[in-house]
Amino acid sequence: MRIGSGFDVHAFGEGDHVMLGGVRVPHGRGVVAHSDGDVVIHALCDAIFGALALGDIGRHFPPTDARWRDADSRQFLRHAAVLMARHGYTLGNADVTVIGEAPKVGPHAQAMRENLAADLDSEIGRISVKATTTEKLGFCGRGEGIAAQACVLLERA
Ligand SMILES: Nc1ccn([C@@H]2O[C@H](COP(=O)(O)O)[C@@H](O)[C@H]2O)c(=O)n1
Ligand SMILES: C[C@@]1(CO)OP(=O)(O)OP(=O)(O)OC[C@H]1O
Repeated sequence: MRIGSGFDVHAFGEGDHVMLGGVRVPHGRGVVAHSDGDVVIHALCDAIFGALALGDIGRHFPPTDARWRDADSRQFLRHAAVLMARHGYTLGNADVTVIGEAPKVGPHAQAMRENLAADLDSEIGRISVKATTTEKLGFCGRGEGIAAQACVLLERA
């Protein structure tokens, strides 16, 4: 078994939605990012790369590479799934927490879990997406950005 953790933050900027777990969530702001700025998927990718001791998302998809400009982050997750399988592992479970006052994640959590399960070739029951505010404290609390943290357990295939 292998365990991994990931964390990602993006600042809010211009726009009218935020991508979270591959779901387009309406919001009064967008995020500033090279890709689509999906903090759920970026944190989850980093957890998987960490569990495999394969570095981080920036090593696999450099933010200096024009190929990843405005990229759909689900392709990053599918690549992490390929590496996981290639190294002889399957997903035991994943637990993701979105940190921010808004947008509210609850109404979209099921759709996010479905996307993540599909991209990881896993079962929805192995994937958790939840959220918390920071009680208006800090940069998330002031609505300056959004964060996510993820933990994964990988099992031998
Ligand atoms: N972006 C968010 C933040 C929170 N939630 C839901 O609200 C509950 C209460 O949050 P607290 O930080 O006050 O504990 C939380 O447990 C989530 O169910 C959310 O959906 N989206
Ligand atoms: C995802 C990548 C892709 O170029 O860029 P960003 O969308 O800016 O996201 P970040 O979480 O900063 O991770 C770095 C990059 O790998």
